Amino acid sequence: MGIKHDDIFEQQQNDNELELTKMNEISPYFKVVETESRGRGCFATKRISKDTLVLKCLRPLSSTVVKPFKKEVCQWCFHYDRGNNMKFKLSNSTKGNFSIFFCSQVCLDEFKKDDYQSIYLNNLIVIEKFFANLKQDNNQETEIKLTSKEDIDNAWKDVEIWESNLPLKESKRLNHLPEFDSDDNNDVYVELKYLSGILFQLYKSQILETDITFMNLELENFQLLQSNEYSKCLKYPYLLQKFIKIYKFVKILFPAEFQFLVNTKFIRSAIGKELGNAFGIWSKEEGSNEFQEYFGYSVYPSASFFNHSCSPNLKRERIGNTLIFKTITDIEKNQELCINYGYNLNGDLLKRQSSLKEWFFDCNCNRCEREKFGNGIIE
Ligand SMILES: C[S@@+](CC[C@H](N)C(=O)[O-])C[C@H]1O[C@@H](n2cnc3c(N)ncnc32)[C@H](O)[C@@H]1O
Repeated sequence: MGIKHDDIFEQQQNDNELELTKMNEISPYFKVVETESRGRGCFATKRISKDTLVLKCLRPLSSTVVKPFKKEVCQWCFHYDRGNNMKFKLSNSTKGNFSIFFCSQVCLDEFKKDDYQSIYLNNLIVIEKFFANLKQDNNQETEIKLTSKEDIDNAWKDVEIWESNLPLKESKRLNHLPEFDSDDNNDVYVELKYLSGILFQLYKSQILETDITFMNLELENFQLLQSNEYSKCLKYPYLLQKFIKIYKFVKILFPAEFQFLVNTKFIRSAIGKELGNAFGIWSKEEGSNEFQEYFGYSVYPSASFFNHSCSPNLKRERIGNTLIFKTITDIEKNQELCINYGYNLNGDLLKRQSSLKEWFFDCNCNRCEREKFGNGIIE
């Protein structure tokens, strides 16, 4: 006997309630609520005074450092020491002379404590080794045109066919890897390290009885994040080719332990979630006048329900690998808590809106709405 429509409806309602419960375990200061025009947002559950810490994310679910800084930025806490190489490292003797770098024994030990059976370290080293000597870009890649979501889905269907034809023998599977070149040292390399962290945490949560409640909550919130895969690929079609390469790499070279989690649906959504929700790791913090260098990005799902505002009432601060969010004004009950996604807020409406296009939305924060009406852009 099939499932009745009412049962499905009830199931959906239970799922929605569960989702809301999870999202509302994030902080006692706000609840996550669906808005009319900007998806979900965080709304104050009570009056909050200026300088209150409303959210502390102890550490990212996953993070990734760009290749040029792989020795100069601590893999655990993102410490940077004016371009000096980090002094502590972890290597894998069976995989040649490749290492992951840390600023201190404390950070190295924290990494090791988290790394069940060195699975994560070994996978990161596989990535390092693979990307150590890529040949020069031969610019042979054909430009693809994507006009609809269906084009993207069809490309992924081809990947599923590729996957179903993969030989079982490991050595033979290697022949099915796509070509990578030095151009992939940037986006493909960082994305693979990010995926490695996500898959590792998921794997660990499924095989170990873990008492790290905050990580489990982060994983549950990760499932609820919005994906920007379609909008990003439609704007930059070449990215789809990169994502497919990434998938094939994960399928063939990531450890056997992760493979029960690896399918096109999951990897597409993990990549898509990073595209709209990751926080950049910068050498200096927001608002600093010093030159900022970009080290990579990290994902803190519980901090991903804050919408952007061009007159934010929250400030984000990174302390090592911990992110904290503090109010910068007094906030009334039911007011939305918003951050600046990292743009210069001094520009006029059009300038601000065009820089926010990278995030694939037209900003409708209170300030923009006011200025749109004021400028007569909206009748
Ligand atoms: C990090 S998520 C924030 C949470 C998101 N609203 C959700 O439901 O998952 C970023 C996305 O939220 C939406 N968003 C955030 N700030 C916005 C704003 N000021 N105006 C319109 N949409 C906004 C955009 O879709 C953006 O890609």
